[in-house]
Amino acid sequence: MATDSWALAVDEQEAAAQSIGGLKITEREENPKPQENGTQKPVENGDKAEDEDKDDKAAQSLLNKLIRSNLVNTTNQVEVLQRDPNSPLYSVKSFEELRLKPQLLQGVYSMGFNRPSKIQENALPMMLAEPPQNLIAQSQSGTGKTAAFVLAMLSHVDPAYNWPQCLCVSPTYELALQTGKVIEQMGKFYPEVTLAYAIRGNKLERGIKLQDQIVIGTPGTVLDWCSKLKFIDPRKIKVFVLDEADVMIATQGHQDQSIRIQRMLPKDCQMLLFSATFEETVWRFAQRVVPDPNIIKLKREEETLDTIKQYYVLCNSKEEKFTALCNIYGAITIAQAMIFCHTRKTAGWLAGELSREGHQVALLSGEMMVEQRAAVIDRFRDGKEKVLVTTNVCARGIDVEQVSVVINFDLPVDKDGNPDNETYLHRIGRTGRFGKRGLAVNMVDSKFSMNVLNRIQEHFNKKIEKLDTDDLDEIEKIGN
Ligand SMILES: Nc1ncnc2c1ncn2[C@@H]1O[C@H](COP(=O)(O)OP(=O)(O)OP(=O)(O)O)[C@@H](O)[C@H]1O
Repeated sequence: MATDSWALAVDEQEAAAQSIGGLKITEREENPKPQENGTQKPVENGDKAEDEDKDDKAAQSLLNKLIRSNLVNTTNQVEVLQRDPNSPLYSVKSFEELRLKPQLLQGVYSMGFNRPSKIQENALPMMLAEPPQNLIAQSQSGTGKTAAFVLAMLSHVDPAYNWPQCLCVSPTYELALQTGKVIEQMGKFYPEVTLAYAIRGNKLERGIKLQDQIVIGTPGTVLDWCSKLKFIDPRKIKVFVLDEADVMIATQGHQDQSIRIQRMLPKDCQMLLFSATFEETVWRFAQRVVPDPNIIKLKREEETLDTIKQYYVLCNSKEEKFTALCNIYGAITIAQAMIFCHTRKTAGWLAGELSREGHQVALLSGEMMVEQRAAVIDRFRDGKEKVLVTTNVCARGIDVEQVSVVINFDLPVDKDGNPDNETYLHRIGRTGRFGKRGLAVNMVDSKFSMNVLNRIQEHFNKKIEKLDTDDLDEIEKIGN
C-alpha cells in the first residue's frame, strides 16, 4: 500500500492544528424556563454560553480512537438478519478461512490480529462473498468495524486497474486520516494498491483522473471529486463504505451529500454502512443508503448500578461542596477518582482548589484539542494523576476501569435542565463483566438539583442515601 504524496498534500501538522475540540458555543438561556416541578434551573454566576462543552460526536469518536489500546471485547451475542434467510450463514473463527490474498493475511498478522473479533466473524464472510452483499453493521466503538471494512476494500480492489474502485466516506477530516492510517497499515505488503485522501486542502490539478484504487475522504470533497471536478468516475466504484453513520448524520449536509454520492454509483456496487449506535434516525438514513441490506448488530453490554453505593450530600454553594469533597478525601482512601462538573469554569476552579490542597489533579475540558485530551486521559490511566476533573460531555464514553469513586460535583442534566439519566449511568455504572464495586457521591446544592436527584432515584428505582460529610465516622463507613 502506498500513499501518493501528491494525493496527501495536507500534512499531519495541519491536522493537529485543526482543533475539533476547540471553543464550541452552546445556547444558554438567560432566563431558564420553569422546570416541571416549578423549580428553576440555576444559572451559575458569570457563566457564559461558551462555558458549557458541546456534545461533539466527531470529537468523541476521534478521542476514543486515540486513547484505545486494543480491541473492546464483548460477550454479547451478535444478531444477524440476512437478506436471504434461506442462504447458509457463514461465520469464521480464523482469518485463514477467509482465503485472503497472502499479502493481506500478512498485513493482518503484522497488526497483531490473531483471530477475527466478534463482529468480524460474521461481517467478513458477508462482505467478501461473491456476488457482493450489502451490509449495515452496528457495534460499539472499538469492536473491529474499521479493520473489517478495510480488509474488505483491500480484498476487492484489482491492482491491475489504475482507477478508484473503493470509496470510503468518513464524517471528518481527522477521522478520515485515522481510517486512512489503518488502510495503509493493513495494505503494507500490497504496494500495488494505492490510496488517495479526498479531504479539504488536498487540491489536485484540474482535469486529472485519479489513479489510486482506494479513496477515503469527507462527503463534501468526495462529492466534488465525483461530480464537479470529475477526478473519480463513480460508475467504476465497486465498494462504497459509509463509516460512522451516527456521527455523519449529526453534521448538517453530510446526509444529503452521502446520498448524492450513493446515487452516482452503479447498481451492483457493494454498499457497506457502519455505526456505533443505532437510533431511529441512523436506521432511516442507513436504509436510504443501503438497498437490500444484510444487518449485523452487536448490542452494547448493559451497565448496571447494582454494585454501586450511591450517596448524596447537601451543600449551599460550590465552596461548601469543595469542603465536603475534602472531608471525604480526609476520611477514606481513594485510589483514583473522577469528578464531573457542569461547566468548564467550575471544572477549572475545582482543579485549582484541589491542587492547592496537594492533590495530583488532571483537568479535561472541551477547549482542549482532542490530542491534548487523549494525552491527559493516558496519563490518568497510567496513574500519574489521582484525580480527574472533567466537564459533562468531555468524558462521555471514556472507560477508566480502575476508577472506583465518581463524584458528581454537578448532577448531569440535559440542555433543558432535565435529569440526564443516561449520562448518570455511564458515569457511575459498571458493566456486569467488570462487576467491581464502586462509590458515587452526588453533590446537591439547590432545590433544583435536589429535584434532579429525586428524579434520577425514581428513574433507576434505586435509593441514593444521604451522607453527612461533617461526620467523619459516617464517611469512613462508606469507604469500607
Ligand atoms: N481481529 C482483531 N484482533 C485484534 N485487534 C483488533 C482486531 N480487529 C481490530 N483490532 C484492533 O482493535 C481496535 C479497534 O478496532 P477498530 O478501530 O476496527 O474498531 P471500530 O469498531 O471501527 O471502532 P470505531 O467505531 O471507534 O471506529 C484497533 O486498535 C484495532 O487495531
